[in-house]
Amino acid sequence: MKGLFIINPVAGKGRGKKTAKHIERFMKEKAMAYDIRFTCCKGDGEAIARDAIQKGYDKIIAVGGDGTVYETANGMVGSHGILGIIPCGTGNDLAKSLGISGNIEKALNIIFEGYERTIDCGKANGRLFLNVASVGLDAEIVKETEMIKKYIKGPSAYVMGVFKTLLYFHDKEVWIDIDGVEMKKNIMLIAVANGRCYGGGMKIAPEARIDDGYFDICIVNKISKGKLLRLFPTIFSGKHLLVDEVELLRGKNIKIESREKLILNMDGDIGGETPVCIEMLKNGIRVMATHENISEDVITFVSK
Ligand SMILES: Nc1ncnc2c1ncn2[C@@H]1O[C@H](COP(=O)(O)OP(=O)(O)OP(=O)(O)O)[C@@H](O)[C@H]1O
Repeated sequence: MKGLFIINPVAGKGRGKKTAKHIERFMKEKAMAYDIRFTCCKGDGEAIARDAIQKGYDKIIAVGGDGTVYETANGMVGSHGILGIIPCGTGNDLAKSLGISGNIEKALNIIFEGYERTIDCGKANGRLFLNVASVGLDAEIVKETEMIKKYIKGPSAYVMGVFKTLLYFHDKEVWIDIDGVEMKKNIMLIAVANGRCYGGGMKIAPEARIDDGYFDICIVNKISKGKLLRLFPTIFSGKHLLVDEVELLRGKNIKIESREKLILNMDGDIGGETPVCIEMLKNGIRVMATHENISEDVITFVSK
């Protein structure tokens, strides 16, 4: 068994870089042989993970936020490697669904203890996502924020992205097919959720389970901007589901088509545009996770 930590030094406003020392100390104490590599730019996590698999590493630990996990997982496609996560980004929404603590020591202990579980993932436009794929308002916010980040760093880029998008955004006409059932809708957003939350703790699909073989699909139908603004904070508690214009459906294979090209957000990254087919990959990836609070049937012990 050979492990590699892929550290995004800029994740969590530099928390990733600081975590490296912590990892080195922990691994030394436990006498575990692991290598470390730092990402240099966007997309590097995927390239490093792919290279690591070719070099025979079978435990690949993404150290960063959801973006780093997304890239690392995509670099591991087609391998039997196990994904580990040390959350040190700003949001870490996938880690929350997996019960992986934001406390670095506790997260490192999960790697050390070596419990493994398989979780589902989604596939769209030839790429994997582990947490949430979406079209509509939030995908537009991801795009705007990426543009603004070229000029402004930090959380203010996201805030500006939200406000700029809200100014011009209007409902989108889409055709959705969920497991063969077709619907035409005017939507503000469609979030296809494997995990429960995204965007730094927004519980878009509070009942979603990462290992049940289904996506929870949250659709926010056409709504006035005033009502949308009032809806936004309720997503943090999951109470948005009580609003009339919000629907929650479940399914495995989702097709979204639209006349206007809509951007696809995949775990906070732009993953192409509509038309898109989103496919459930049951037990699609092996991850190192806590053995607490998960049912015994999904746990297998992996020797260290
Ligand atoms: N050295 C680097 N310099 C600049 N960007 C990088 C570097 N390494 C990786 N990235 C990019 O940084 C982006 C953000 O990373 P990540 O999502 O892990 O952290 P975060 O944004 O702090 O956390 P979260 O997504 O959980 O809120 C990713 O899109 C990744 O491609």
